[in-house]
Formats: sequence, structure tokens, C-alpha cells
Amino acid sequence: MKNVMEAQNVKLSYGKYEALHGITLKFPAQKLTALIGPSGCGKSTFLRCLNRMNDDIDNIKISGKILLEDKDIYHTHLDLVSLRKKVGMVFQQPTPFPFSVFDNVAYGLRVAGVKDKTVIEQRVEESLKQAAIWEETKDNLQRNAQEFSGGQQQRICIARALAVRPEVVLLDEPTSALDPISSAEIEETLMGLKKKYTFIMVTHNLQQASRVSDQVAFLMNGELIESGSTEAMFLAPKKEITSNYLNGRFG
Ligand SMILES: Nc1ncnc2c1ncn2[C@@H]1O[C@H](COP(=O)(O)OP(=O)(O)OP(=O)(O)O)[C@@H](O)[C@H]1O
Repeated sequence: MKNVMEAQNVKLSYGKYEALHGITLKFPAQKLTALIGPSGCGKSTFLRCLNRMNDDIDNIKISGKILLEDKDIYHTHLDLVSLRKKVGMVFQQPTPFPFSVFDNVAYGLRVAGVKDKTVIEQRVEESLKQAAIWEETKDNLQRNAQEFSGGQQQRICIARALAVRPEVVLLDEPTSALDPISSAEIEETLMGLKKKYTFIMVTHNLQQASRVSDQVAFLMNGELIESGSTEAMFLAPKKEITSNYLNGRFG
């Protein structure tokens, strides 16, 4: 199976505090990997390393390698705009910009220098369809994206991430701020999109991880304890500590 991304012995320190102690993990193409583990174990820190979102934090030190299509994202001349075009991100709180749906979804394309109006229009429509929010927005493309419901805003944000045709989309607890119906809609959307994209998702919701992911990685105290296919992890985890976590004995 082709791996789109690969972390090799990734360590990260905030000042003197080492939050990641050497994470090695492969991300197979067109699969969804769920990162799970107790609060503070380093899931978001690790996720943010994958598109260099941690770079601006003072006193941060990162070592190891993160390969995207076999090139180290920390040691190549790949600039951040190109990296984030290839590795998009969706956050916990929906974060549409305070302008129209159309301009939100077109944003990344314009930053990437796309000027052709027809191309932008086609891509906006295609991305809104992929994110299953076209029906609700097609007659309101000029409406401020922040006026939509939380679940709709999150799907607009997914459309915005997809518009630049990324290789990988990082999702940091994308449904935890949403009601159960919106969460289920986002899950369904992600399941449909897996044929085209590679997803890496942090989630606290173990049932969600079991429903939507193909691979699970369990982190604790900055270590990768265990990873494997979702079925194997949930049915027969190799380590007792993983089993205890999955059975709700802590975390
Ligand atoms: N900007 C920062 N500066 C210093 N320490 C940080 C920073 N961000 C995170 N940490 C620390 O790094 C560790 C890992 O945090 P991180 O947010 O990655 O965990 P998490 O598993 O995503 O947690 P949660 O599930 O609660 O969101 C924690 O001990 C946290 O306090």
C-alpha cells in the first residue's frame, strides 16, 4: 500500500519539555488514520507537525523526519504555501473567514495564484459538492460564511481545504464542537471522500474512530504505544494499556 506521508522518529520539545518522544508512523494513501489517546498525550502537537503549524511557536525544537511523497517537509525547499496546499487542515472550531462562501472556498486557489475565473468557479462548485454542502449554499454563494450553522460552517471549511486539491487533509477534532446530527453528516462526508484523499484525524471519540478510520494510532505521554488497522486495534489490541484505554478504563 502506498504511503503518502511518513513520520520517522519525530521528537518535539516546547522549551525543556519534550512533548513527543520519537513518533514513527506511516500514513497510507486514501485512508483515514485516527490519532487517539488521553488529553495532553501530544495528538494535536503531532498533527500540527505534519504541516508545520508549530513553526511559529517560540522555543520549539523538532527532530526526526516527516516525509511527504518521500521528501522531508522540514529539510527541503518546499515553501510553507506549497506545503499547506498539499497538506490542508480543518480545525475543531469551524473557522470560516468573515466573507462570502464563494470567497472562502476560492481563498486557497487565489493564494496559489489561480486567476482564471472559470477555473475558480468550477473548483468552488466541485469542492462544495465534495463536502456535501452544495445544496445548502448554491443559491447563497455570496452570503457571509459565518452566518451558516456550525455544521454547515465546518463543511464549508472542509470545502475550503479541498479546493486546492491537497494530498492530505489534517482534521483536529473536526466534530467535537458540533451537534450529533452535524457530526454524523461530517462523518458521512469524510467516508465518501476517502476514495480521493488521505485524512489524518485527531479524535477523542472512540466510536467515531471505529466508524470512520482505517488505521488507528494510540498515543500516550508523547509516545506511540500502538498502531494498526482499526479492526485489529479495536478487536485485538496488542498491548494491555491500549485495551484498557479502548475499554474506557482511563483517559
Ligand atoms: N504551545 C505550547 N507550549 C507549551 N506546551 C505545550 C504547547 N502546546 C501543547 N503543549 C503541551 O504539550 C503536551 C501535548 O499537548 P497536545 O495539545 O498536543 O495534547 P493533545 O493530546 O492534543 O491533548 P487534548 O486531547 O487535550 O487536545 C501537553 O502537555 C501540553 O501542555
